[in-house]
Amino acid sequence: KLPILEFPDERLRTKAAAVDSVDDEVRQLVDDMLETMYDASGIGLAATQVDVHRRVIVMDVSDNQSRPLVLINPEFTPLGTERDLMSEGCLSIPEYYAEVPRALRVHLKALDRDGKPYELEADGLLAHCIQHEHDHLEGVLFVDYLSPLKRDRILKKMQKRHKLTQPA
Ligand SMILES: O=C(O)C[C@@H](Cc1ccccc1)[C@H](O)SCc1ccccc1
Ligand SMILES: [Zn+2]
Repeated sequence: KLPILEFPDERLRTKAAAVDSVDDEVRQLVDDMLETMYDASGIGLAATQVDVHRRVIVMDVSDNQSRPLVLINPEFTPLGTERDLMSEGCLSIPEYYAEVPRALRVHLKALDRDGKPYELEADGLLAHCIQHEHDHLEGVLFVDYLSPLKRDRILKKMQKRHKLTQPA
């Protein structure tokens, strides 16, 4: 299992670099990320969140952790202009949820764990997850879409939380 960085850790703001070749080291990272995501009951995890700054995302939106998806060097384009509000959480910002507007449907292009290119069209939760995780690779967190007031409130609470977990 890999440790998950928590907001406001500055490393979460790092822009991830493209993967040159999908080799065994990348596949090991993917396996470690899937184990970490399932253990944290997440439905998505970006390499940025485990302090690895490469363009690797894993996700599984199935209801029984049976459909892992691997997105290496992902690119997506919104389909249509319809937006959809959804309450989002983040494994890097535990216990906070906020409504974030996202494109309703997206077209995704990525490489799979064997480095093979694939494409898919997604809507609903999968579309939200793709956009949420892609943001992580750009150093963007869902709190960035909130008003400064709301973001500050979360920041204050997270800083207090970290004080409790750090030695006095
Ligand atoms: O990237 C993460 O931190 C995991 C996110 C992924 C996600 C956020 C919002 C919308 C879709 C996916 C989640 O916190 S994983 C926890 C979770 C589980 C089910 C539904 C929403 C959030
Ligand atoms: Zn997240």
